[in-house]
Amino acid sequence: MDLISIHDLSVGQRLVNVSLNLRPGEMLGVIGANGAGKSTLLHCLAGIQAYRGEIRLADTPLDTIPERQRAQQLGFLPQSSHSAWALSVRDVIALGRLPWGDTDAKAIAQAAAAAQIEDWLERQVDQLSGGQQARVWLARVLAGQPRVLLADEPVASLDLFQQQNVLRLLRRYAHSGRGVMLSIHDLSLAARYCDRLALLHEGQLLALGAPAEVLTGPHLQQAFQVDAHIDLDSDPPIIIPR
Ligand SMILES: Nc1ncnc2c1ncn2[C@@H]1O[C@H](COP(=O)(O)OP(=O)(O)OP(=O)(O)O)[C@@H](O)[C@H]1O
Repeated sequence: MDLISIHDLSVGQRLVNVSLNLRPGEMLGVIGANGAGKSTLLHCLAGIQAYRGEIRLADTPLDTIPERQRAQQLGFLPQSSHSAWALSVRDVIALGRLPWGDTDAKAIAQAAAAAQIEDWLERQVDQLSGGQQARVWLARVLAGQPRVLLADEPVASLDLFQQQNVLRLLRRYAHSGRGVMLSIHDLSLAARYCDRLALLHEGQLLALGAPAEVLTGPHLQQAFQVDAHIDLDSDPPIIIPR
């Protein structure tokens, strides 16, 4: 059974009749041009955007699941997160336990280790760099140990080394029997780390499938208006505009 199944999802003209699924153990990349609808899709799943159509978590309609239970099952990492308070890194990670109503020290320690931020636990989050903070907010979501992790451009502010670390971490998380759905602009990284890709274009699903099925010249031409050099057989895969 799919972890998430989406049927005819619409949000005005921002998303139009989108149907797709997330399988257990899968890392699904959502790609598309600026304004294509990637964040809107993730916001619907995260419960912060009203929609028409149906979203099911396993076999239960999402809008019938009590909020707290939904927060236990679906963890959401927004595109950018800020703290208005001078919280410690440990406090921010502990926020990930709110849906469970505990401060499970083991879950917090595991999340900090996975995001490689154990050394900063007592530091103030607002005194970290943007990319460092991004990993703290990722650890917050990991601490909740959700069945489905939703991440909106989780590597956008990261350096090359951390992009790889975070994508490997998310893939391990997905492959442990949970699921990850993330939006991502770097198509080479998407091809390398995602099991399947969903390509959105002007709010519609243009293609869904393995990277080789989705990252074709005609699809990229239509979605991004670029003629791309695509070599998915090279290691790592190469996708660059000509
Ligand atoms: N709160 C909102 N109210 C109305 N329209 C919105 C709102 N947020 C976004 N939009 C519009 O919805 C469309 C899809 O936006 P969305 O943020 O989902 O795109 P995206 O694919 O995530 O883009 P990007 O790659 O730039 O982050 C855009 O045309 C945008 O202008």
